[in-house]
Amino acid sequence: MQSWFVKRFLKKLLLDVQGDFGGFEERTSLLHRELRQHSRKATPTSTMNSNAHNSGPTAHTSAPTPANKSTSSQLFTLQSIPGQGKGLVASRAITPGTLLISEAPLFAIPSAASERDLAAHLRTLPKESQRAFLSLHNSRAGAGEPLSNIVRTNAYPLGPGRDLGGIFPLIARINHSCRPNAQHAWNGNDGEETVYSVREIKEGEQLSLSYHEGGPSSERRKALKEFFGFDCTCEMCEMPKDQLATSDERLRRAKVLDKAIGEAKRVRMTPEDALRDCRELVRIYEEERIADLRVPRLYYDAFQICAMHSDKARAKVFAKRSLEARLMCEGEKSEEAEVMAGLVKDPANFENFGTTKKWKMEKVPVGLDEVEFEKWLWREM
Ligand SMILES: C[S@@+](CC[C@H](N)C(=O)[O-])C[C@H]1O[C@@H](n2cnc3c(N)ncnc32)[C@H](O)[C@@H]1O
Repeated sequence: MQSWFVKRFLKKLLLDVQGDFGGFEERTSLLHRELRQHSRKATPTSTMNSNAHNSGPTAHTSAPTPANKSTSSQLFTLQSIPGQGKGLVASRAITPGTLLISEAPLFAIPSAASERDLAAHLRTLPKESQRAFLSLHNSRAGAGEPLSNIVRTNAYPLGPGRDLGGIFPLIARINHSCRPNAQHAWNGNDGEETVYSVREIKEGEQLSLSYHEGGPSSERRKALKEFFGFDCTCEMCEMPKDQLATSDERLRRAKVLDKAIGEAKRVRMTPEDALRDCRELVRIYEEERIADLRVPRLYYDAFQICAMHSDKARAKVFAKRSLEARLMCEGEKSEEAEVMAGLVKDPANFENFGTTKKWKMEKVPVGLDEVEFEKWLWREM
């Protein structure tokens, strides 16, 4: 999203604390990087993607479709949202894991493209596409470089860590929430950006994505203002003071836990501490109703902790939970989900499986009720 340009900037600032592309796409955890090593590289499917790296903005070769054909248009409508410009609003109740939008980019563009590059490129597009682009919101209107600023306001990266952004006219209408009900992802196989619901969405509720991940409200609001140019008025930031204070406290703790879980040495030496932190973080996510990509990543961390110490039984359960959460966020075609499915099949496929034999266990115990099972799973009994 607009985060694309901003993320490049954030990357410089936050490399040491946020992983390799900054912000939402990447997780701090050393552990997470290991999954990324597992996943095969995204394969660009259009000449747009492969060309654009070398020769500036390049048009998508297929006809640009501002309102994409694979979009379930009955699910939402474009409406005015007080204080937020336009936004997409659910026209009926939507269940979690529903594909809301799958949209090809109007065009793709490397982040280094200049205002001149953009102008030249825009002239090559059909009038309809030019209009679609120029009608998008500019968060820095009047500050010069209008085309670049429209891109900055609306572009999404074409995959994590990629220095190439896409303009998706419909997805660009989705506003930010600090507690988003949808998740976007680049589907490199189809050359489309997808948006899936990650929670129950009520009729009349706005669809939302997160432009910036996590942290207590003061940090979130500061970053959104600084890098995205707006004062966040999402339902979370607008909560009554006492509720916001409780939420802030949890999210502060979540940051501490997330960092601790990512410490590889600790995972090797005292895995029981790392697993306990995962458990606490799962609870915080549940309390905070966080259901986006943070959830599959967290279960993947729990998977790795168990796999590293030869606990195939628990590793399998965590791999399954990670896979289910990933599928809800990104759908069946997710490359990360494909990798995860392989680990569900056999956790020993994980490259660090069996680093120690400390927790060696093959079989999930049978006959436990739900509470007992959770206790077993998190090694609380
Ligand atoms: C990509 S656009 C989203 C669609 C936009 N509202 C429109 O009218 O096209 C991003 C802009 O929407 C507005 N916006 C998005 N989320 C917001 C939020 N949580 N609070 C306030 N404004 C928001 C800001 O003006 C931001 O620069």
